[in-house]
Amino acid sequence: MKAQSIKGIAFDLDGTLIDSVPDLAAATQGMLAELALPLCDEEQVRSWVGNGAAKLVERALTFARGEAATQADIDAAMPLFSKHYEANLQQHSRLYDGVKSVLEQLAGLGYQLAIVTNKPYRFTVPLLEAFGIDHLFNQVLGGDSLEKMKPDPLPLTHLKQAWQLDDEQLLMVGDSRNDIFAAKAAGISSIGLTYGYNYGEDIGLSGPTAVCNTFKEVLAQITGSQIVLEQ
Ligand SMILES: O=C(O)COP(=O)(O)O
Ligand SMILES: [Mg+2]
Repeated sequence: MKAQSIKGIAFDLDGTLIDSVPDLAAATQGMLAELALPLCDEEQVRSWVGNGAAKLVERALTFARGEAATQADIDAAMPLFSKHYEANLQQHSRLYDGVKSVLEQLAGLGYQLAIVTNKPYRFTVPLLEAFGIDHLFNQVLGGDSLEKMKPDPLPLTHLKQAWQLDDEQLLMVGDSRNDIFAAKAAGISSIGLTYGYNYGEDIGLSGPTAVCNTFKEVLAQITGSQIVLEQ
């Protein structure tokens, strides 16, 4: 990764900036309870997050029913999940250590920052606002903002175009193989974080450009000590 050339950084949300599983699990349980289905636990939800809310709902229904959820099941359950999640987006969720200060420092250094999440847009913006970090991002792309979500490269190629950046000028930072595969397919570098949700898999196996164990290490990776931003 050529730290000197980076001008824009795309951040994943769930498992990268925010530990959101406790509220996602509560909403999933609320949905299952209303459907009079067996409840799941938080650990299961942790392994189901990563491909957007509809996929989470599908995985929960498949578990609870003991057979593959149909599209009709998913369509019926989605409004229940959304109702519960929207009512409690940040009851138990928290920013990971160092997130706010590192983002503020990166923004202060002149990097363009974006959110590229698979979480639906309507949940994403209120969550960023609730944690007081919404103003730090020039772009927010939810899982339903474009035709395809990560691991498809579309959100990242869209960003490159919107910001007029070359491949080596955009970096993806995320906790999931979806983030790393999207970055690779978009031809850009990536940092994989070890503390988030990755289906119980080691993020290093997806082949990120660099691996960090804490969010503060991301700042060091990007800025180094001698890096001066090109104007
Ligand atoms: O909503 C999800 O499934 C995951 O969202 P993320 O892309 O921010 O990790
Ligand atoms: Mg994530």
